[in-house]
Amino acid sequence: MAGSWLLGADGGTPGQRPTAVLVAVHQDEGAGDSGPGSEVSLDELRRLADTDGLTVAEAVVQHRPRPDPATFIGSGKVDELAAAAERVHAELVIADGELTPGQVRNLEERVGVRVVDRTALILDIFAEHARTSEGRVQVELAQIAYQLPRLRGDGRSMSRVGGGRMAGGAGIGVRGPGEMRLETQRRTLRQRATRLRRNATELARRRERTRSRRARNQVPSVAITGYTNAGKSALLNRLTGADAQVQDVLFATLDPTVRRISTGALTYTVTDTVGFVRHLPHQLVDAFRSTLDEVSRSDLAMHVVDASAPDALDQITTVHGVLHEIGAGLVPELLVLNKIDVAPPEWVVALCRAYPDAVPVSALTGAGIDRLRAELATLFTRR
Ligand SMILES: Nc1nc2c(ncn2[C@@H]2O[C@H](COP(=O)(O)OP(=O)(O)OP(=O)(O)O)[C@@H](O)[C@H]2O)c(=O)[nH]1
Ligand SMILES: [Mg+2]
Repeated sequence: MAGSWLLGADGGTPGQRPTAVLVAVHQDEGAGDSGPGSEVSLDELRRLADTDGLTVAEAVVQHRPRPDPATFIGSGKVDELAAAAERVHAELVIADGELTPGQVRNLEERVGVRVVDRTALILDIFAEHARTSEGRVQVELAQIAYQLPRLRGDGRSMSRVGGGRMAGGAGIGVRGPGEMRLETQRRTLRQRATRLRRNATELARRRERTRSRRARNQVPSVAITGYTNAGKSALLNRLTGADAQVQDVLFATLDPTVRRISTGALTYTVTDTVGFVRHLPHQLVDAFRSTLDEVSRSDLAMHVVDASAPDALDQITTVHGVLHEIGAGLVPELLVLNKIDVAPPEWVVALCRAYPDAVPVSALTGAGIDRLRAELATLFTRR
């Protein structure tokens, strides 16, 4: 079920895509800016909402130096948001940014529908896409980390969790006056997190054993990394004939898929990994650390870039930022410019100028793949 964590057990009409209104504060109108509160970021929020099975009916944008501490957007603009939400019968408002618990409460009071932020949306998509036990455990840990400081004691925040995918069903049946209930909710969630963490450690250890077996066999490893939807899984499939899931949605892949490539005397493994995005919630980075370790411990990071994305350069910067954050900043990198079959040629030229060692390819048509294979072979035989 799409968006179940966001809408809760009671929310949404079955079989219908819930309608959402986006709200953003644009802090500067500088051209080409793609930071928080920009047009690029808002477009991406639209795609995230779409990936999560929501229909975006409208977006309310306010230009102001910084978000309002109480209501995110200014008071007059809140009325406009409420009117928009009513007009399109929205079930959800999604803010492009991270909201404080107070901002959520105030906005919900005045707009009259559930209000969530970008982080909650990304967590929801991850929950929907997690396939393996390890992925599920990691997502739930991230959800708990997000929920804990946002509990309200009125059971609302919990009912969303209880009705959604969090297997613990923590808030169900919790009764009592606010404060006490809040304390009970906190304790239940913390206990659940402890159990999950133990579980995650065990699952990571299991994966570690497989990895060290590979390492003992002296097989070099390539980790495919890059922005979400860049074509990482498509490239893995093209290179190895694997059947990793390729989808035009964000965060289709959450769990590492490992494949082996043998060309002549050379054998190496290629691992497909979770994609990155602007403002990747830190709760997710923490929870997915062991998965992301696949990148930091590989011999080569093959960084796939969607050359047809207008903000490709910013996406590269975002990916470098996350790689640095997870301790993979020093892993040798091979930049691969993907989707050259649809990218305007002058964009590919500009990217090649910025990154002269990059290899242009199309995972779809197979263009440039032979050169990529040769490049990988050279890199590994030189070692
Ligand atoms: N035109 C074109 N489309 C491509 C190419 N490579 C991938 N795609 C499309 O881009 C979309 C995303 O591809 P994926 O391989 O799922 O991307 P990913 O990087 O694994 O994405 P996540 O796992 O969601 O982070 C799909 O619709 C693919 O068909 C390419 O070379 N050319
Ligand atoms: Mg993928």
